[in-house]
Amino acid sequence: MNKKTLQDLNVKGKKVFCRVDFNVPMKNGKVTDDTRIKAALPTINYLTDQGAIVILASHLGRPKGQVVEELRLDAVASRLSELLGKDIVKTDAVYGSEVNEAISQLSDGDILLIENVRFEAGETNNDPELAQAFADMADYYVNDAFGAAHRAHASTAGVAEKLPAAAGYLMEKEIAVLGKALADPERPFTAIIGGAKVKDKINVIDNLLDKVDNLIIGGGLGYTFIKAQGHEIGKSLLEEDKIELAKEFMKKAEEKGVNFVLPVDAVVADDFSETANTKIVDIDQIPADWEALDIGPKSREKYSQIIAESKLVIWNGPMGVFELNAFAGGTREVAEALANTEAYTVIGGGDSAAAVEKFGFAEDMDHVSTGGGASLEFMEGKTLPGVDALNDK
Ligand SMILES: Nc1ncnc2c1ncn2[C@@H]1O[C@H](COP(=O)(O)OP(=O)(O)OP(=O)(O)O)[C@@H](O)[C@H]1O
Ligand SMILES: O=C(O)[C@H](O)COP(=O)(O)O
Repeated sequence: MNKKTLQDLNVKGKKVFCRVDFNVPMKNGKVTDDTRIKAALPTINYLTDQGAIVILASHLGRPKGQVVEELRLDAVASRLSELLGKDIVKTDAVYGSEVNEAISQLSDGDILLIENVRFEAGETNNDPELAQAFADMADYYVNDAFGAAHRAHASTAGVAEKLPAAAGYLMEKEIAVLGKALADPERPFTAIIGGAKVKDKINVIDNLLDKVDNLIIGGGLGYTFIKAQGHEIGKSLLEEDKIELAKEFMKKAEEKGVNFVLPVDAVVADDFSETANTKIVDIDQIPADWEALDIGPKSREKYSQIIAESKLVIWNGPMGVFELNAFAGGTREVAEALANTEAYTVIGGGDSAAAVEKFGFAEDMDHVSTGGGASLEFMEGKTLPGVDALNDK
């Protein structure tokens, strides 16, 4: 990465405004998955060890410029404090006199977390005045919020223009791993793309077809490709307006010599429910009134074989409706194959990260991205505004 990093800043005795992505799942006022908080600890610990005064900022959910009580960051502050093993200060305001007063009380090595930045409408509008209010709090800006790096907001992009701005460790690592994978991959390089819709994965499929040796398709989006091959898919997910595009992708794969891999069988159900009747059928035998909700055993074996023979695998999107046990098998087997392969394995965030966590394989992966949308946009080859705004080396 050609951007400044923590090593380029001398933060001792300085105030650092550090954007993190603490947009974590919550239930009944408690953090239910603290992965993103843990992932920011190396940067926070480095800054405090160096004797900086650390002002942390994050969004939580999409409160749309208003105060939403359930989206306050108090529970996040408690969890962070537990993980750090020390007290931190949390303000109820995003900026203004309460925050200034709190900052004035801090000593070197102290940490303050301001309130959910999206309580201010200026955050998502990238309002220069809000960006200036953030900049006025500190001497330096550090962005460690890879998960929000695809957003050009006041705390991810605007503020970076007003202070010396560098990437944190998590940001640096995410960009290094994903960047190396796409620019200089070990081969065979395999990408596995799943999830619900073709429309959400158009750009990523298009970009990856220029880079990979094998492109494996699973999940709901696969059935538009099966339809494009001329098979009937019953009530399975279909995007009628993407059939031509699916054909173009398969043609592009052939031209590029990419092994384009579609499911050869499926688990079909007579209802979208845990208690539905199910059966396994070959992909050209999906009954008219049934819906394919997972890849079948022959597909799982084929995918696992390709994964075993790869040197690098990137995975984004589940192979079936993994939230329901009856249709989780394909996603679980792909996760297991990734856990067992010698290949370098990269999980592209979002649902795939949730799936490897759910099935207990997260520790076996080489890199589980903390970004859902951000890693997808990176894999599409897009520039991330939160990275772009940082100072060049
Ligand atoms: N065959 C299928 N039929 C219907 N839904 C499916 C099928 N396969 C997967 N899904 C659903 O697709 C959803 C995930 O799709 P999505 O496109 O959001 O994936 P993702 O890109 O991993 O998510 P994220 O945006 O969080 O990274 C899951 O909720 C899953 O249940
Ligand atoms: O969870 C995420 O993907 C990031 O925190 C970004 O959240 P957003 O999609 O609400 O901008």
